[in-house]
Amino acid sequence: MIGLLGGTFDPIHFGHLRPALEIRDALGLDELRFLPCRIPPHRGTPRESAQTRAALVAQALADEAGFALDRRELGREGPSYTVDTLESFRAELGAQVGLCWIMGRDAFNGLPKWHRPHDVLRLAHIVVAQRPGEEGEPGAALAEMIAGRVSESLTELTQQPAGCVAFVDVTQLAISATMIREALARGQSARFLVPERVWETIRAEGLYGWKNAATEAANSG
Ligand SMILES: Nc1ncnc2c1ncn2[C@@H]1O[C@H](COP(=O)(O)OP(=O)(O)OP(=O)(O)O)[C@@H](O)[C@H]1O
Ligand SMILES: O=C(O)c1ccc[n+]([C@@H]2O[C@H](COP(=O)([O-])O)[C@@H](O)[C@H]2O)c1
Repeated sequence: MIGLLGGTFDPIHFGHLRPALEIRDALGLDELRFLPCRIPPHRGTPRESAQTRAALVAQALADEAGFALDRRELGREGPSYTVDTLESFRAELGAQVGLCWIMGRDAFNGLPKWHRPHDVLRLAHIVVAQRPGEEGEPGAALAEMIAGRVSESLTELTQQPAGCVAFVDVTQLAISATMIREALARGQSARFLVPERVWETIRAEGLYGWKNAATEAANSG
């Protein structure tokens, strides 16, 4: 079974990586692909380019066996719809390989508004990671969409290639890319929120406005 974690990753952080590792182990995934989107469908333009965000993802994954960067969304025109990505995996792997689309609870809550959400569920399982501040029951549209699909045990997911919804308990990390971008823009460190190599690149290249903000902070102190 293959896990797929799509995201804007602007930038990638430990709130992506640690839950992903725990989900990989809980599901016994053969591989977990990280898919940076080129154009996120439901939000504004990312701060950094798709190529830069993908390079940071590659640096974050470098040492973890079974984690891989998948660049397929980077070369596609238009919004990076997940259904298109899943169709491309099915064309490549066939109908029988288990696919798990992983998302945090916040992203899951928005699923009914996605492009062709029923086809997303037809093409893959949905695996939901808890996220701090995102508790509560699913809204009516989401509850209807997942009715009869929620798996009590993760082994159920291995018995079919797609169509189940599973909730996985993961270490809850109250980290978001938004808080990291805001900290960097103020000239504050992102160390220990992102992998060391990612932090080094952000500093070296002055990404997210870090260099200017840090210089200003130093000059005004
Ligand atoms: N701390 C976290 N815990 C669990 N899931 C997370 C966490 N951060 C992000 N995710 C999930 O990872 C996927 C990609 O998230 P994304 O790249 O948008 O990061 P983000 O931190 O939510 O970004 P932003 O703050 O810019 O919205 C989404 O499914 C999201 O729910
Ligand atoms: O397909 C859609 O309609 C759709 C709508 C919103 C988000 N997504 C995908 O969900 C993932 C997380 O999105 P985001 O905006 O939380 O980074 C990312 O891979 C997006 O392409 C997909």
